[in-house]
This record gives sequence, C-alpha cells and structure tokens, in this order.
Amino acid sequence: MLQLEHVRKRYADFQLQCSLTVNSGRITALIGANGAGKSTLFKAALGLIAHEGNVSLFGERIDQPDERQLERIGVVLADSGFSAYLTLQDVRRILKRMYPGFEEERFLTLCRRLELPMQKKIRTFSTGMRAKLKMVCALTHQAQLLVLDEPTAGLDVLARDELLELLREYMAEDERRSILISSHISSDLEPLCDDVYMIDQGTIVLHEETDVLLDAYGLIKASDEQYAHLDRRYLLRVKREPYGVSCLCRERSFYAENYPGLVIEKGSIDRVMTMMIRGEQV
Ligand SMILES: Nc1ncnc2c1ncn2[C@@H]1O[C@H](COP(=O)(O)OP(=O)(O)OP(=O)(O)O)[C@@H](O)[C@H]1O
Repeated sequence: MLQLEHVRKRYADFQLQCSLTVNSGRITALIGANGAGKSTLFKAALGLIAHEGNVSLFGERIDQPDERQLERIGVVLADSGFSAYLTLQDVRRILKRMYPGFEEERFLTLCRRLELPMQKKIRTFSTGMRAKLKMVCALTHQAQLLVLDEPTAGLDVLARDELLELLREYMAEDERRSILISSHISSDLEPLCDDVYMIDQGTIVLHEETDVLLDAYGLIKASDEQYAHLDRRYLLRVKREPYGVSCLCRERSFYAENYPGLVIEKGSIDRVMTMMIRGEQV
C-alpha cells in the first residue's frame, strides 16, 4: 500500500535514512522520541518535502501523490489544519468540493459523536477539538490509507480512547484498508497496531510485528556473574544498572527455560524502545 525504499532527507543537523512498508489490512506504527524523524518521514512519504530514494503508493512509484492518489489518503499532520476563521459548516462545504468520495452524513455523525459544534469558529476550539476535527476530516472521504502523524497529541486519555476506537471501526469496515500512525505514547499503539517501526536519529532501529515484540522479547535483569554466563545469541542490547545489567533479548522463553531463577520481564514497546536507544550493542 505504501513503501519507502532507502528514503533520505538531509537537514543541517539531521539525516533521515530509512525504508518502511505499510501493508494492506495492517496498522503500522512509527514510534520514536521527539526529534527522531517521524514527521520528516511522513512528509517524505506524502511528497511534501524533496528527498532521495523511492516511495511507492498503491503499487505505483511516485514523486508526489497526484490528485487521484490523494483522494485515497486520509492525512493528519502536526502542522496541518483549516483556517481558524472557518466553522465546521464551512469545512463540510470545502470537503464536499475537494473529495468526490466525501461522506457528508458520516461527517455530521462524527462531529456530533465527538461533540464538535457546527456553528462555532475553529479558533474557539480547544487543542483536543482541533485534533478531533483533523481526524474526522481524514475519516470521511473513503480513504484507503490513513497517514496519521501524532493524531492523539495533546488529547486526554478519554479523547485518545475515542479516537483510537474510530480507527478500529475504520479498519473493521474494509479489510484492505491500512494505517500508518506515529505517536510517542506507545500505550496507545500497543493494542492497536500490527507492526512497529522504531526510529531513532533518522534511522529505523527495529521493525517487528507487535505480537512478536510482546511475546518473544524480554528484559533480563542479571547480576554481573549471571550475565557472564548468559548465551549471547539472542541478546540485542545491554545496559549497566546498579544491580548488574539489564539486557534486551529475543527468544525470552529460551532464557526462561535455560536459566531458571533469572529475572525476565515481558517485552513492551516502551521497554524495547528504551533499550534499543539507551542500551549498548552486545
Ligand atoms: N525544515 C527543517 N529544517 C531543518 N531541520 C529540520 C526541519 N524539519 C525538521 N528538522 C529537524 O529534523 C529532525 C527531526 O524532526 P521531526 O519533526 O521529523 O521529528 P519528530 O520525530 O516528528 O519529532 P516530534 O515527536 O517532536 O514531533 C529534528 O532535529 C528537526 O530539528
């Protein structure tokens, strides 16, 4: 559905250099700290910034998506939005002109469901209301692919939950749809996404299926002596701790079976991400 191959973008103090694939029917998450390069990757994928490397969208190599392709993508970007002087009635009219597939009824229903007032100017909207509006716009023109950069940024836990539910409903409606979504709140993405890409300083440091990450990865907490005897085959990162070392491993069950008494915690996106960035290569 969307493929980035060796995409490179250079700024004065930063370089993005990555490959990433969003497959049909999948929710793919891009996780990274502030400044890791998430927005730059999204902009490169959408042809909003010049870059090297290849981007394919809906099976076609593109420099910039054309109108026809854009109609098939629902986008939320950090710095996108409508003029603050418009109302949702205005937005409804604009979307109707922009998108042949605009679903007016769904737009109205979602605005009601998310308690977005039709008559008020957007400048009176709170941060959360603006975030909800962006999502409504992305969800109401029969897009096949959603590209969502931090769609839940600035939202409280209830509002985040509401938007994540909308994404689940969107996917349930058609099994060929896909989502690329970024966030630095990994608890939002863990139950939602099928694939996780972790990005650090412009480079993808890990790509894994979420199920594999949660089932097979683990965090070993070992004394120096225990560490000295550990089989290193599946150790990915190690970090010094007051009690000895913590190690990120794959094949958690291998260590559990072969080293009884060793403390091994289950993997989570946060734990894996922290170790991939802060830990040292084994
Ligand atoms: N137009 C630009 N000119 C120069 N540097 C830029 C530009 N846009 C982004 N950068 C730099 O690229 C790096 C990555 O920025 P980017 O916005 O992609 O990160 P991010 O992962 O989206 O961060 P955040 O989570 O804080 O939004 C940063 O160091 C940023 O300063």
